[in-house]
Amino acid sequence: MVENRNDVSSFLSYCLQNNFPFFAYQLPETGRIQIGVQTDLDLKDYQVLSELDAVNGFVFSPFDSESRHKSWLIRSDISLQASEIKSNSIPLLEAYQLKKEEELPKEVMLESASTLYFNQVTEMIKDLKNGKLNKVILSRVQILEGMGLNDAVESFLKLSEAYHSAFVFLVAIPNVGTWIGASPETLLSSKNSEVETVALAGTQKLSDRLMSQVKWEDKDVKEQAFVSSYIEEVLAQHNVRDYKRTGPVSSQAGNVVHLKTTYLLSGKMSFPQLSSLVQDLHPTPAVCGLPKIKALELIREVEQHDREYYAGYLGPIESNGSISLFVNLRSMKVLENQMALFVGGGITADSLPDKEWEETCLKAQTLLNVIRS
Ligand SMILES: C=C(O[C@@H]1C=C(C(=O)O)C=C[C@H]1O)C(=O)O
Repeated sequence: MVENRNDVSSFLSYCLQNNFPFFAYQLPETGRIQIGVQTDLDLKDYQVLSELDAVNGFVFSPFDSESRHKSWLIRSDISLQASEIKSNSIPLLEAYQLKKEEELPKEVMLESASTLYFNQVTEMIKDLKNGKLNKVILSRVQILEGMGLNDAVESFLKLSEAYHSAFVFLVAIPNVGTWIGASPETLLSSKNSEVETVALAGTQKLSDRLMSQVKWEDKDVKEQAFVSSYIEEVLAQHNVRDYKRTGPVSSQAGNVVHLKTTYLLSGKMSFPQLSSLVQDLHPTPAVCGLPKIKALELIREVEQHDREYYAGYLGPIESNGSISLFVNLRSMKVLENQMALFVGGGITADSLPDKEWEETCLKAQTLLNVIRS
């Protein structure tokens, strides 16, 4: 990064230590970190995105809208680019003294044991073979001990330096959580008159091959096609018929490759239209499954951890109606003395438990390789 890396790091650490709700993110292919800080603790929660028309801020929404976790908006009362931060930027924040909430007991999370994961995959494959559903995503939690809140900013900066094609983020909401990640998956983004969404699924290690040498097995092709057909169905329900579809093509995300179809929708869409698309797209079969309700029920029944905001969506929204929302993937929740990394993968009737496990390890490596470097 830039010459002012230390100043950016101090500024973000100050926000974190002083209980500010804030966000920092780098949109794909921009190489630019944008920061927004809310200067009070009066956070707004929402049920549907359309409630947030004409505001500037950042939304943070859970995987399961029926869970106890709410969807939040962080206002950007102070908005700046990382490149603008100087050694004297902290006084901007010193004017606001946010009340420290009374100390809650320190949260601790448990790692998903590998034996548990193997039992769960096997159970899910049985249901898939019985034809109860076509695809479901099983996730697990990996705990990094010896890392915690003091490492959050440095980990975020390293991810922003390593991954230019991802959506790299650090989000902190007091009493809700602090998350960092590098997501390869757009949920819905709209700028000027271009609206984009993607169908992303299928995973393999890139190793030392060129992207053009990557070949896909039937199982991955099918798995990704479930996501594409779901997106096309949702677009049709919204009467969106005028779009350009590209792919599926191989798309790199760190040390792994996915299959990706991109949908470019022509014509400007209003914020309420975009909101209702988001409402219906999320969660896609890339992180939930197909049919959606059956998959959601199976995930609720089988997974023993709470996904919270993993596989939810997040990103900036602007008062001019622009949104850039991504799926909360390749991410972790940062606790005082732990980081909890969430990883999952699509399971179909053809899945082999060992390969699925390996896939989650590969996905975890995309973060671990960078933050442990
Ligand atoms: C569920 C995750 O990733 C999703 C699942 C994929 C798969 O099943 O192959 C690939 C990309 C993502 O859409 C994750 O990273 O945790």
